[in-house]
Amino acid sequence: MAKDIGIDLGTANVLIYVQGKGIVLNEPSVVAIDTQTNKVLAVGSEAYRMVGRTPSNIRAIRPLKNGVISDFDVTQEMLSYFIGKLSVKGFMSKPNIMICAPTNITEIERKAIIQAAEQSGGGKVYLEYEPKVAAIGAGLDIFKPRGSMVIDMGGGTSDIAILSLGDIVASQSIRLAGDKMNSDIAAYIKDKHGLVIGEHTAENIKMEIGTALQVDDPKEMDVRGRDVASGMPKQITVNQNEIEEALHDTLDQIVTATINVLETIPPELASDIIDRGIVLTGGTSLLNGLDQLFSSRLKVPVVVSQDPLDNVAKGAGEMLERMQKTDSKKK
Ligand SMILES: Nc1ncnc2c1ncn2[C@@H]1O[C@H](COP(=O)(O)OP(=O)(O)OP(=O)(O)O)[C@@H](O)[C@H]1O
Repeated sequence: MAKDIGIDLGTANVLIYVQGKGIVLNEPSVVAIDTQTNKVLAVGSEAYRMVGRTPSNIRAIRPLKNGVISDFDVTQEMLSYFIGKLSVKGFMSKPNIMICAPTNITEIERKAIIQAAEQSGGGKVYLEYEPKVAAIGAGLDIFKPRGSMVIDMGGGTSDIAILSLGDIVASQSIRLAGDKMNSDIAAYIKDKHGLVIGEHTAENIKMEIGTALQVDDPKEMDVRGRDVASGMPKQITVNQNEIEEALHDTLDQIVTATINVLETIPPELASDIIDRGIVLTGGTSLLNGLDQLFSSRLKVPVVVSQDPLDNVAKGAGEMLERMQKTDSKKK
């Protein structure tokens, strides 16, 4: 029997939630392609290990950029591979799919995502906006007549949304999130230390010593790369406060976008947000000190959800279950 699945088709990771099983797949959104034959060589974790280490005839690409599909054919191949992997495990054939997208996608992008899921072996395909689904996955009851606020920060996009009565009342999606932070770190290290580092190294630095606030006793980390001047391998040491400096402008822009959204809402909803606070979800919400940065700038309570990387996939599964219950009540 076909089971329903929720898919978080993210810029950085694809997560699949199966009813009754929980999250059954969690892999990077990367595909390795042979540039001579155009054949897909590896998908997901296996392809991710190739990023920055490929010979000239292999290209490891991310088919989604900034939260939207930049390469439709490769996205479809990636989705088919992941859905196929579940069928092999005996989970399902032709499942109904709830797939999630940022709030600012165009109608063409919306159709492209639905089409990719249908052609990848889906039954009925539904598309829902990420912050709504993330809020449900984070355990917020968005269906009551009161305001809830969520900021979903992933790899490509930060989605800021205020929800009430099951819908988005105000939102903004900006293409600034974890990926931009990785490039900020790489640019900073090149400028300040004359060292060229790869995408993986920048991401490791962010995860190990990344911080949204200056700290009194900064941790240090050794970083290896290529010396800009000599072209030779070189090792340097960076500390936490340097990474805060690298991330400062991007974080400031995300906070400013949040303030702009708050400024558009009616006073009753604003009062609900003061009472109930803001929930941060998505992988980037795990950045050290980010909740404190938001609460000090916005003067409202801010918490990071539980398992922020899983919220969208889990919320998508829960939404499908909710829709089925409503459908069976109608019958
Ligand atoms: N501990 C951590 N500290 C800082 N950033 C982290 C941490 N863990 C994961 N991230 C970042 O979270 C991002 C991935 O988050 P997530 O899986 O929620 O995004 P996504 O859903 O794939 O992206 P999008 O929603 O933009 O399509 C990556 O940029 C990753 O570097």
